[in-house]
Amino acid sequence: MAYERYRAYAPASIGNVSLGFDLLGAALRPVDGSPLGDEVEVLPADSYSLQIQGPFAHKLPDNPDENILTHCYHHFINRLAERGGKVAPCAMVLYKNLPIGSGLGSSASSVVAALHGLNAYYGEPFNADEMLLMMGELEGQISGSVHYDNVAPCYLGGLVLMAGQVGNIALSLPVFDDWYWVICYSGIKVSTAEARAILPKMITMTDTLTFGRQLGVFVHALHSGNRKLAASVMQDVIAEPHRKRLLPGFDAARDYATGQGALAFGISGSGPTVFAVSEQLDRANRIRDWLAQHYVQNADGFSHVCQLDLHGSSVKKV
Ligand SMILES: Nc1ncnc2c1ncn2[C@@H]1O[C@H](COP(=O)(O)OP(=O)(O)OP(=O)(O)O)[C@@H](O)[C@H]1O
Ligand SMILES: N[C@@H](CCO)C(=O)O
Repeated sequence: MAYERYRAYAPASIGNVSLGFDLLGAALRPVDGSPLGDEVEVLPADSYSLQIQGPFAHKLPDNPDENILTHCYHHFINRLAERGGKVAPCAMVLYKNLPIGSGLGSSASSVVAALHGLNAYYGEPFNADEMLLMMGELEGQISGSVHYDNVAPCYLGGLVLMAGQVGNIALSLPVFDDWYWVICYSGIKVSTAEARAILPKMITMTDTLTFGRQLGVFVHALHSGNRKLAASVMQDVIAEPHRKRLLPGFDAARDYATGQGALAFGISGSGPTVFAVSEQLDRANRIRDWLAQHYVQNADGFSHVCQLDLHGSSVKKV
């Protein structure tokens, strides 16, 4: 079989979306058309190698064996070999466009782009469900526990609820296509594993009931097209109260966004990125500009007005 070169793109994502800890995730697409996600090229080679380029390449470990892409490669090749036959090696190039430890699903984006690219390169041996299972497993190796709220929206696109059932891991939810999602990465690093370690092991009865009620009401509101009801339950009673102390300027940012009429405001994944939802583009732009000026801490930070990326990851022959 003659192998050809493929390039895959996997978008940034918001894990949790405030109200759905580990269960809800959304894929992002900046409205100005700029890409916001990692890219991976898979190409013919006599032996495996990994090259890393892009604005955040220097933030990754120098040793390719410590890069999640190398784990993706070996995992994929082993799974393929289990299906019989000899598997020819390939090389990969990672364009690391997303900051590490940002709350934008950076490792998930690398994992999804790598596995999507490998699957195309080897002739689509795995179906979408098998791919998603692999993506969750690989992402879990890095963040300390298997959670799909970044890999699933990144791969499938849109707003996704984790169903946790074999053959039905993730459910795509209806979305409001006139919502703008402002995101701002402050530029500091928050390790997902550490941000998970500070959470309490037990949740109170009151918070458990609030969590269940909010998630149920939110899904109902999406299906019935009730924007106001959906926005009214976008609050995080599980992680935000404990994590916000890791995020300098969080309360001021929330106050500003709320003052601008934001429908919701919260931490993207485990932070430090925050997000605000607005129905008006001019207000979304104002929130973006304010966050860029006041929430960003260093030269690595940025802010974008996004909509949901309904397509998810993609791959093409190059
Ligand atoms: N390709 C990769 N992309 C991102 N992180 C990687 C990659 N390969 C290895 N790593 C390592 O994995 C760890 C990722 O940590 P963490 O899960 O906190 O970040 P993240 O996935 O960027 O977080 P977030 O989901 O909040 O954006 C870091 O220690 C990083 O060096
Ligand atoms: N649900 C995960 C997302 C990490 O990006 C968490 O909040 O720990």
